[in-house]
Amino acid sequence: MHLFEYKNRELYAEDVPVRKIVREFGTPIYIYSYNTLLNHFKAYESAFGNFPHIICFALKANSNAAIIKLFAKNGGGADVVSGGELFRALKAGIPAKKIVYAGVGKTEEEIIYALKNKILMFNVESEDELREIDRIAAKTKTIAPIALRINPDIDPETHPYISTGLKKHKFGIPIENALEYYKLANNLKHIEIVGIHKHIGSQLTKVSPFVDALKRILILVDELTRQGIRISYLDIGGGLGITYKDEVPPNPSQLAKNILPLLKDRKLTIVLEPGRSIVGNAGILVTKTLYLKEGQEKTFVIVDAGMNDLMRPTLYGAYHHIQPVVKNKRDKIIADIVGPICESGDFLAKDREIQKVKNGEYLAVMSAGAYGFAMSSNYNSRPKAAEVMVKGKKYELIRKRETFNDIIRGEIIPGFI
Ligand SMILES: Cc1ncc(COP(=O)(O)O)c(C=O)c1O
Ligand SMILES: N[C@@H](CCCC[NH3+])C(=O)O
Repeated sequence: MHLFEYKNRELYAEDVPVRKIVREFGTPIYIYSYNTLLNHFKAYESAFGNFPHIICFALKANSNAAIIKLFAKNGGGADVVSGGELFRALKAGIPAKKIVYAGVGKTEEEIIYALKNKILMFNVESEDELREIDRIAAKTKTIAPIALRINPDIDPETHPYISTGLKKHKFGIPIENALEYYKLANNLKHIEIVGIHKHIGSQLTKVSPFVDALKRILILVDELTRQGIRISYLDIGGGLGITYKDEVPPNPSQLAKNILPLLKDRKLTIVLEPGRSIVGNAGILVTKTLYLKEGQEKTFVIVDAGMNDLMRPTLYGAYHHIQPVVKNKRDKIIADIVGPICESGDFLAKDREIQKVKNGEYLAVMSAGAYGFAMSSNYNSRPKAAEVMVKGKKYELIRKRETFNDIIRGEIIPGFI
């Protein structure tokens, strides 16, 4: 599943001891395994095999240029949700014809940018946006290829903050209105309908919500065909979960086995937008123990990575395994593993049983490759972490650690101060 394993009690990233990397580049640091990334990407490619498909990696999960480049080189596309992500995808060499663009708040500048670059399709999230894209396409004398993002009202059975496909969510067009909006799109002069899109949530651990949502979408596709509206691209979004603790999510091949039979005899290209399932377990965050503190009610292990480096525990109450970089035979303790930030919410784990650590020893926060660095910030004026990629015995920095000067770059003191 991933290539972060112990050899003689020492944690390795592929063939490199993690300690060697942290001694060279310091902590906190994100470390990614090239072969894990590639294996996960290829698992999708082989699962969908001969069925026409495009694997559009969701850049929001991890947008480091080296990671995008790796997928670009292996035939990947991109799912983007901003002009910045589109810029990154194009710069990494992802062909525009393999880029899909979702998000409820695309701006005029972003729409023009995507039109100019001739992306595969806009995944449109509202009637207002549809009319706006038509207007901008007319203004720029282009035709905008679109899919409507349909909200199928299926419960993905995941954390409420990361589920998107229910009526109460801001995403997509209610399935009840879909036909009406497709007809509208069909009548707009600068819109070309090419696809249909859905994405119901993230960290899904069952295959049934994917199947149920797809069945609903296919009923709509059939109705559209009857009405003379042809769909070429069926974008089923991302959302496959990973093992953080003890979840057993389906893998891409189980997903494919369950959904491809539903698509038999249909002339469709399937688009997938996986993020987490490709990068999540391919990255770890390594942090150094700074202090041990016996509170009145709890023991705290204070480390040099905080909620600004990895937001998931505090934002979602998310669980990440935390392991010693070098295993020892000391007793176990129960502690909160906390960062240096001035917030009580700054924790990586609460009431966690871990092997007793000493100051200066390293801990690895596992499954941190998705929505880890991508959601990091400079809160408390903390420079963002460095990132390294390991391939076999080789490793290279793929992002320099920020400096204090990087943090203040762009700030301006007005003349009147
Ligand atoms: C439209 C869309 N596509 C793809 C993804 C990627 O999801 P995941 O990382 O769960 O595969 C997301 C995030 O949930 C999304 O909003
Ligand atoms: N940021 C979330 C996933 C969000 C998915 C975005 N559509 C997480 O860390 O789990």
